[in-house]
Amino acid sequence: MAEPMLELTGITRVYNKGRPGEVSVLRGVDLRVAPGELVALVAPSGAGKSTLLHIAGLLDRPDAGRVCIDGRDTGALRDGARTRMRREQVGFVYQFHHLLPEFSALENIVLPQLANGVGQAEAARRAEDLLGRVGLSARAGHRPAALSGGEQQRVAFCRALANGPGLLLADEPTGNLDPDTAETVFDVMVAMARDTGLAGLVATHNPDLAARMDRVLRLEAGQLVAA
Ligand SMILES: Nc1ncnc2c1ncn2[C@@H]1O[C@H](COP(=O)(O)OP(=O)(O)OP(=O)(O)O)[C@@H](O)[C@H]1O
Repeated sequence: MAEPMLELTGITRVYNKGRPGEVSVLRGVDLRVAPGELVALVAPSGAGKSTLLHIAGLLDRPDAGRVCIDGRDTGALRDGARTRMRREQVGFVYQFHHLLPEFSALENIVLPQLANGVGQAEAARRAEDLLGRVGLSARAGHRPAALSGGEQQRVAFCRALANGPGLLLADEPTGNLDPDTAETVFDVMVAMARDTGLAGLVATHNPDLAARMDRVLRLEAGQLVAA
């Protein structure tokens, strides 16, 4: 396998450790995702998908184990470097789009780039390019409330890809959409990921959509097994 974009080794996570309600959610998760590889993550509700995605995306820390992104061991990074790595290398998409309601589709894709030091003109060019690739050029000036659910999620993908990350993490990205729209949005996501050589870890309850990924893994009793 090529040098993995994401490598998790022996990840464990316990909530409420040593207190009442202690729950051991991840019990030694190992995973390697290569650049350009898309992995589906399936699991029943409460199995720990969000916990795993948050740890992989540097939003949470494991109790034990190692998270490497693009060959770098993130455990050794100070907070500032960790935040920078997350902003530059990780794109997140959630079940609900979390777009900023008072900004247009275009502005929602521009803002994370400005936060990363990209100039306004360059950020707008990139946002327009991304919107074109998901078929939403004509909607660039619309606020989220004026977009359909599927359009909102396509904008959310563009925002996730705005800073050219190497890793896409998606938590039920089409879970809130009707089946036909979910399929269309999923196809757009897969095409964009393939285009850009992204590594992707995508949690989904939908077996048909999971089957479009290169591999399907199941989170079971705190460990990943082939589905
Ligand atoms: N901050 C927390 N404190 C205590 N327990 C937590 C915390 N976050 C999550 N849990 C528990 O850990 C388990 C895994 O939660 P997680 O959100 O990762 O599951 P999930 O597979 O993403 O579920 P869903 O599909 O319902 O979102 C659940 O039993 C949950 O109640």
